[in-house]
Amino acid sequence: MRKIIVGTRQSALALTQTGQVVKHLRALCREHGIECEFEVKKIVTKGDRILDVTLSKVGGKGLFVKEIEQALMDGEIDMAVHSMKDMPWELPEGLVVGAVPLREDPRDCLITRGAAGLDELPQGAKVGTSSLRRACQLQHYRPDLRIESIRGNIDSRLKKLESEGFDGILLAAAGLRRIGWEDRISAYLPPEVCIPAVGQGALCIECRGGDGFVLDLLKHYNDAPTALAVAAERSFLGKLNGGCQVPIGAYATIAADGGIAMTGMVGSPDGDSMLKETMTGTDPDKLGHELADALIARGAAELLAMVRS
Ligand SMILES: NCc1[nH]cc(CCC(=O)O)c1CC(=O)O
Repeated sequence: MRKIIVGTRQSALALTQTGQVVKHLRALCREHGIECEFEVKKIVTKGDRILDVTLSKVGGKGLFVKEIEQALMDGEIDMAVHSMKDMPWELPEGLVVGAVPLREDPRDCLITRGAAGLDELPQGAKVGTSSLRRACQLQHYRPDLRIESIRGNIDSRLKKLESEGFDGILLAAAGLRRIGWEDRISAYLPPEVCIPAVGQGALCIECRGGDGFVLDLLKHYNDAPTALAVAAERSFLGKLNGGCQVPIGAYATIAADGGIAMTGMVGSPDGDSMLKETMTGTDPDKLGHELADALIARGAAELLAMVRS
């Protein structure tokens, strides 16, 4: 019987979502009469080792991904479960995205100590985030707020909300919902206020392009609308040559007829500059490039160059 070794980071979120993926895959195997067994293998990534440093200062794409991809290429694991938003827009030779499962809630959310939502935070409140994208959009909406860096996994950030005197912190709703902590969410930020990160809320199941057995199994797990939306968002990111270190966001939705609507944003970390545009299309690569070109025509490349330098 084929044994599939599934590689994952060892954070609480990574282990939980990998457990959920394996549970779904086991059910799909039963349903389709596929015989195999699964084993989970934890892998420490560079991003995990430097979680206490501001990632935007460290630079480099794929900090949470590279060691896991190496294990795939070396045959130590057969499948990897990543958060889509941690994926660089190019995969190494020989590796492919085997499935993009149904997306969790893509929105960012606010966790406060008492305030009902963003509008209820007191004047000058201290809000924690290390994401330049979240900082940009939050400052744009509420210039009075004091944004301060906060690092660590979800669990340690929630502890810091209390211990470091934040009035609120921003996190991806998907992570909290996956680990069953949605009751900590004070308010969801609508895309009109905060465009999510490219791929936020989606998972990426990566495998070797030559592993037909795993590819056949993963086909049953792919969610076509999610894969289409994520493809459009990642095309936008690729054209802007972005990563998680620059204030870029994109959010695509798929209509019943398969049409794609996508809003993209590029801004400055202080929120003073923000370019945002919505476009529709049917081809994800083309739409991503067109949306990026529209923002580049309005000065997006110069904005990003300022952040990178
Ligand atoms: N940047 C880290 C990261 N990568 C993926 C998630 C969880 C959300 C997701 O799967 O999109 C998080 C935490 C967060 O941003 O709050």
